[in-house]
Amino acid sequence: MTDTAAAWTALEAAAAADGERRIVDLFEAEPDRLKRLTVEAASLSVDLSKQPWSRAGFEAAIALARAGGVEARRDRFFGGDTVNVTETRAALHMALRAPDGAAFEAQGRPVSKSVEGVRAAMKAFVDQVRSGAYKGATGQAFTQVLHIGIGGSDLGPRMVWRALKPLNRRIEVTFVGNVDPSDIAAALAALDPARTLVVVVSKTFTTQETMANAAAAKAWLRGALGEVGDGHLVACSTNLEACAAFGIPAERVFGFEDWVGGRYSTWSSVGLSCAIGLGWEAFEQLHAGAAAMDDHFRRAPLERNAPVLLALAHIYNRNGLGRPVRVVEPYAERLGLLANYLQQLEMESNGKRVTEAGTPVAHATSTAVFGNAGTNDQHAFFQMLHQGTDIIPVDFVAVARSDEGPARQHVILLANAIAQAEALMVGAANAAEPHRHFPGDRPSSFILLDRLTPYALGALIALYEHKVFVEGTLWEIDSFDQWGVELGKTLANKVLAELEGGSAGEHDASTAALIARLKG
Ligand SMILES: O=P(O)(O)OC[C@H]1O[C@H](O)[C@H](O)[C@@H](O)[C@@H]1O
Repeated sequence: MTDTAAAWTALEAAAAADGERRIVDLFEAEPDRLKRLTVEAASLSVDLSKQPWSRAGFEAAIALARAGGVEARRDRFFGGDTVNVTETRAALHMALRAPDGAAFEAQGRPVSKSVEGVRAAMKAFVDQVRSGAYKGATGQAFTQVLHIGIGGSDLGPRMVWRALKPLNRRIEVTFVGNVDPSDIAAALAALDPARTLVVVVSKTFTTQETMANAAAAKAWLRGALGEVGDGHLVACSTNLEACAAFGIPAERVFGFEDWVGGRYSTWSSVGLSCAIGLGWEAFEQLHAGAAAMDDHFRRAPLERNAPVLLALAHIYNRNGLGRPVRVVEPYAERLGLLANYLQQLEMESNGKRVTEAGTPVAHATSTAVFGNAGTNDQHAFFQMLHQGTDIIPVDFVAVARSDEGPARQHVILLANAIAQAEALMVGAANAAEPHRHFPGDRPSSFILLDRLTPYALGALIALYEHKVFVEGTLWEIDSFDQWGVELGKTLANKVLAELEGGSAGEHDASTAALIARLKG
């Protein structure tokens, strides 16, 4: 048996033993537990003491991280090696948020200078748009950005915008992702073309939905402003040729490179709309928080390393205790899209069935992730978390201080977050009335931000990005590809041709009947 296989077996054995204990009892047995399992990283506090691991389980998890080569692969990752093997690419989003003067290399090629070049061009553009120096076709300043993109070109910026928009909003940002025409129709109906900058965001600039929405926005601009309306179009992409073919000249294209994965791209020009809406300073602070988390991930010993520990707690539940679902519940309305964002980050990155080498994985991979914002969900699905037949671990995310609205409401919010985590773990026995019995022993992590600043949000996103990397390393999968989305795209094009009058193709009876029924 290899060292890694032995470490997996040891982790499974430790988890099986811990499954027989109650988490709450571990606090008495392990006086150092809270201290040992709480780490501070890049202004965040991460408390993993309500997770099911005993000291022995924790040590088995750390031993797995060591045997699984997390440190060595982390160094290769930061060194710009080909960690995305199926696409023969590096994955180097950390280079995008490093301070000026860094020296990152992707597959041996220096990249930091060109990153700084794009950043400088973005900053100049952002400042001009915000100051009103950069004007629209009718001579009016832009007051609105329409951000068109989907998947990684949508979820990160949309989440960041919702989280930070109360801070420094001068320019409103509207997001359109879905190809459903009702999405763009509703957006356009509320916008004034003379004052709207349209930012088309697509790594490949070939994504069907984004191209359809971009064409609709271009037609809308032309309809209102004539051909000069094209001057309101800006692109963020790796595909300069396709941008030019669409009619966006190079001086209005903000580029990035193929070593930036879509779901890791908010730090690149994909974040342009947020930078325009929030101001450059906020965008820089978002970067600074992520860079601080990068630094922590790179240097902290495994036992005190927040992304490593978050990943190991997840693996302990997923692989040690067979729990395939997890809830991420921010007690912060502004973080209400965090779970949506993490659905792509975690499930597209780690929802894989074969290893990097192409063999079936030896261990179950990504959990399903869901959640919205607390306290709302306490009045919806939390019943199942407390008394359902499955154990569903929770990541609580809370913000210690807020300056918005009635102060007491924020205290109520925090009280609920703390109480839910406590209730899940401690439970409440009631032998006389089984329906009132709370079994407890349901694990959670508790991530605390001091304030919901750009810096803290940057750190939080990078925490999860690196957690995903650690898990992918231990599961031996490529966390940076997404081949699973390809088949559906190919079939959609085939069906589209048929719906638009093409001859009927080969389909199963159900698919054929649907096509026949919906054919115009
Ligand atoms: O940015 P784009 O090239 O338009 O891609 C948008 C999205 O679509 C793809 O199908 C992938 O599943 C995502 O990873 C990607 O973020």
